[in-house]
Amino acid sequence: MDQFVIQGGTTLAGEVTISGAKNAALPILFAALLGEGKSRFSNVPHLRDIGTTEALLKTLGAEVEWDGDTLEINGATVNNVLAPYDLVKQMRASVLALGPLVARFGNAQVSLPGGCAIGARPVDLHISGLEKMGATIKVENGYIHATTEGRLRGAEIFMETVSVGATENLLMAATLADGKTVLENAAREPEIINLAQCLVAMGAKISGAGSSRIEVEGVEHLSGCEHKILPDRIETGTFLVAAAMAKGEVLCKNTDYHSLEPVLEKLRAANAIVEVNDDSIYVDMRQRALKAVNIKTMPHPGFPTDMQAQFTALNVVAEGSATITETIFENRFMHVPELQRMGANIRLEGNTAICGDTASLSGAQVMATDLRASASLILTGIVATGETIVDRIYHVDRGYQKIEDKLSRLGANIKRRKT
Ligand SMILES: CC(=O)N[C@H]1[C@@H](OP(=O)(O)OP(=O)(O)OC[C@H]2O[C@@H](n3ccc(=O)[nH]c3=O)[C@H](O)[C@@H]2O)O[C@H](CO)[C@@H](O)[C@@H]1O
Ligand SMILES: C=C(OP(=O)(O)O)C(=O)O
Repeated sequence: MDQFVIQGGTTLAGEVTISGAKNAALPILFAALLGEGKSRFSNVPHLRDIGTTEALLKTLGAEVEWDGDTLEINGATVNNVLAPYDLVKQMRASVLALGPLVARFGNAQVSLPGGCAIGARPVDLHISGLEKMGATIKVENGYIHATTEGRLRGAEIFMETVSVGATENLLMAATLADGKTVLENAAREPEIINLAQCLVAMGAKISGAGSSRIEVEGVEHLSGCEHKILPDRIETGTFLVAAAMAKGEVLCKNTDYHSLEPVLEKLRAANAIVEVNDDSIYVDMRQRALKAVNIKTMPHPGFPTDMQAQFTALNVVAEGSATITETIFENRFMHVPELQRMGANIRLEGNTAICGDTASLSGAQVMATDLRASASLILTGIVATGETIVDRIYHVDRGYQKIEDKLSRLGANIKRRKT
């Protein structure tokens, strides 16, 4: 298992190129299962989760070919509808195969993804939405078995919780349903808009993506398409926070500030200079006092839960006290005990972390428990004194493309070590 070894106390300065978004690429690669031809996706990040998706698509019969950051997927060769546990357990987003498979083939068997470190993460909304569209669903032996006689039927679906994954699964399924589907209380994330743009390029009829009401007029067939994955707003936010914590200055290139407004607002409140351009964001924290900021996670356009751990780390380094309240996942504070091991003054009360002034941070051996928790430990290691060792960095590799190379180029002293 690989580790990161970080010698702390460096600042960060320079430019970093942001990769394509994991959370847009995953649903979009599964959308290729809907098309009866070849789809070409550009700006695809090189990540462990993308490798897992590639393996799953190949298991389902799709031909998959890389050319740099472009991935070509042939939906015409798909001939299997079973997504096995061995692959699904590695990545929860595998459940996004369910909607496309049942919509196109009338049959899908997808392993239940199970819980993960940040929470139970049920898929009841995915299942009940497909049932409203006429699918018969049985959950047996750890698998979701979905079947339908003929095509799925358009339906009015109200999702009682705002769910990114359920919105994506049902949106994909609705594109091939017979008639009109309305998704109410839909998630409004930029990644949903990017998915809808891809589906429209395949021939789908969709309006309202990015709002809480999405309408889909089903069509009989979808083709392949050409589509670009949008930049990763969470990777961008992670580098901006890293620069602020290290009192440096960093330009994030190939990104989009529109999707990051709630994060940029909090960075400004933390006293950072933030400048935005068409496709870049610059943060400058040199000779400035970093101030702790209150955060409450919410569905988009609120503050993203995927930036919560990084801002917890920022508050540890900042002056003053502030609270971080997590409202999306019930167990997303696994980084807190690890940060405490480095000297962080944080107290947990229910779903709130209370961050006080921290006297000093010293390097320690810490354990990554999930993707964003790992990022917060790396960022803290960069500003702590001495050596930090971050264990179980396979979590980081799920969602950050070569984070150690990108941080090293900015001046961090971080190395990957095989153990
Ligand atoms: C691959 C991907 O895009 N992952 C993102 C996606 O995860 P994911 O799509 O899994 O997250 P959801 O938006 O579905 O989860 C939001 C909340 O809804 C609950 N829920 C969800 C589905 C369901 O059927 N029933 C139910 O109760 C979840 O337990 C959670 O409490 O959105 C999350 C919330 O922004 C992000 O943190 C993840 O990075
Ligand atoms: C929680 C995350 O991802 P996933 O839904 O893939 O676990 C994340 O990207 O922070």
